[in-house]
Amino acid sequence: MADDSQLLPHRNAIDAIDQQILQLMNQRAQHARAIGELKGTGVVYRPEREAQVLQRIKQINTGPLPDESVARLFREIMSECLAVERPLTIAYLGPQGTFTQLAAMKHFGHAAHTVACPTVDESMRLVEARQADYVVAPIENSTEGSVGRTLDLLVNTPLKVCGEVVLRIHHHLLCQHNHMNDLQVVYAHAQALAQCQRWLAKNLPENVRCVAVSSNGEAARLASEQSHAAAIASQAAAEIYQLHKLASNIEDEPNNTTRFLVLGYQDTTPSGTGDKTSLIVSAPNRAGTLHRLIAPFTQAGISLTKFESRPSHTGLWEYVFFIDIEGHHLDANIQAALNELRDVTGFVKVVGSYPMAVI
Ligand SMILES: O=C(O)C(=O)C[C@]1(C(=O)O)C=C[C@@H](O)C=C1
Repeated sequence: MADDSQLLPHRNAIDAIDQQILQLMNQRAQHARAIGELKGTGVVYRPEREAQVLQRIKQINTGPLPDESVARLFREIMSECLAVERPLTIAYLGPQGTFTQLAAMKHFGHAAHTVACPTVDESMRLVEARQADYVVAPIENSTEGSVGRTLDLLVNTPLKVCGEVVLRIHHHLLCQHNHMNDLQVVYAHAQALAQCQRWLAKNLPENVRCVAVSSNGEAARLASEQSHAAAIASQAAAEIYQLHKLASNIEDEPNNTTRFLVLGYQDTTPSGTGDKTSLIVSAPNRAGTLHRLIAPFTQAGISLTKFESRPSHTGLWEYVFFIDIEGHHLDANIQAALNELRDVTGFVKVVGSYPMAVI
């Protein structure tokens, strides 16, 4: 084993490097402050610039630190620099410890202030009422599909999508005790129950009930108050509510991933790093409708990354379509496709163009 005298030269070098990193981070923050003054009362958060910074860092990284790690570090540096300009408030489906809160931290970093809301509706309303700057809302899960309530809320909101977050979801079974004896009920969000259904069917004692609640954070909070209850929730929730892990990674699909949208009163300019545009389209219920909706994109060579229909809530068997395409709505080929689409459909809403998730 190395003795401390062998470590010393490296530790001295690290001390000197840390001093440089510190000075450089503060210099960076001074530039951010100057940028903030130039922006005045305008929008400080610039998702397209953040995507450029993170993508560039990954591209120029020569290691040995992995690209993902350096991107995460710079995510936090930018978060602190942005807070020097003006701290942001992010609304999310709470309480603390939900995957939505984790997604908000992943996207905005730890300098952002997060505000827990009881429902996704309430989190959107907070931003619509300008009581928070942005909202992060779950939109789809790789195992369970779309989050219908979020899609419905997109139809009427004046907010624009300005970012996306992709989060790997690991579910754990959490409880006050380190055994399943006397377990009567498992609380979880309906999506989590669905994502773990095979594991639950195989491993839960027969008399244990599964009860859907408003969020996984709420499930963990309930389990921390009820000694016969367990929750399906995140590692973060286990720590916040001081629960034991009865079983880890109980999601049925090994790649279980959720995509979240970031919304605010903001249009995002093209990033050059790869943008996406989310659209909502309604069309009369006639033969050939689907073909007419898709044809303008196919002809312009635009990729569709999502196509989903939902009841319109305005007439029986009437639908709205949620379409995500690659590219920015200001791109010439997308503008042309949208104009064509407007000729064949009753309603086209551009919910926003935004950089694809970089980290
Ligand atoms: O470039 C800007 O507009 C900045 O405000 C600087 C900065 C950064 O730290 O790099 C900070 C916040 C923005 O969201 C984007 C980038």
